[in-house]
Amino acid sequence: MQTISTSDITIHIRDEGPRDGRAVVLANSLGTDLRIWDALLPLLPAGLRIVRFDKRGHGLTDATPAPYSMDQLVADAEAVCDGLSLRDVTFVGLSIGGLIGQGLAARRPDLVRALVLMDTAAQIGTAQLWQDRIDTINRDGIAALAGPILERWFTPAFRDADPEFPLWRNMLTRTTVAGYAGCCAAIAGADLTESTRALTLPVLAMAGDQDGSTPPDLVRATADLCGAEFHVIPDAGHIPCVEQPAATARLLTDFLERTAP
Ligand SMILES: O=C(O)CCC(=O)CC(=O)O
Repeated sequence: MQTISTSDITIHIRDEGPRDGRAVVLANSLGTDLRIWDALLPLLPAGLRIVRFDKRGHGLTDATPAPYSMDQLVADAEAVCDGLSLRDVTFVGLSIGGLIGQGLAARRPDLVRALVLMDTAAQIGTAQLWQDRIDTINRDGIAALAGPILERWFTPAFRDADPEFPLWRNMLTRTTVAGYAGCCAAIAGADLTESTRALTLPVLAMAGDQDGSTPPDLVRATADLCGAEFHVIPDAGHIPCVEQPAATARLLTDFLERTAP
């Protein structure tokens, strides 16, 4: 197992591919861990150095008490990149992972050469929405919200027929309450509109056509903010790398080719 230690937590990472390969860092969404990228990785070009990590309170990474701030989550991602001495990173962020990517690109233009925003935005939801969610899971646990969350994550076809579906439910409900609530607080406090508008690096944005968490129009508005190209992925909800890995890989591969050093 691979780890990076910060001043307060041990972060679970997976660092694959040649050490001198082009660095691609993948940051996952709320209530998920680094396994969401499993189906995508074999479809990406050979020779990449691909680094994944479980964010604070998720997967095998330590959970500190809630609330967390977006600055804290960005600092964790920065610690992963600096701890591995990565440079010229293509940072791929899904949902809250995309907020982390926007924050890191603004803070460390020396580190991030290109950004992929997957089902994310410069601001997601309202403070009230996130506070309601925090209150519910603190009172009743994540399982109480699992039904509607999974309806936003995946299309009906996937939920009804895919044998993996119950495992994604397990991943969500086994997330620590501190980690889930902590990240809800970080999203609630994050309005990255101005810093994302100021980004000048190449940005690719995409969204599942049936994403119920960050719908295509919301993602498109953030793409427009920073001059990104934008694509809709058919037959996908909030997590296209799970539901449509081939379509996601095609967009990512094409972007990597066009932004090669
Ligand atoms: O997925 C995320 O990182 C946050 C967006 C969200 O609300 C996901 C969900 O619908 O639970």
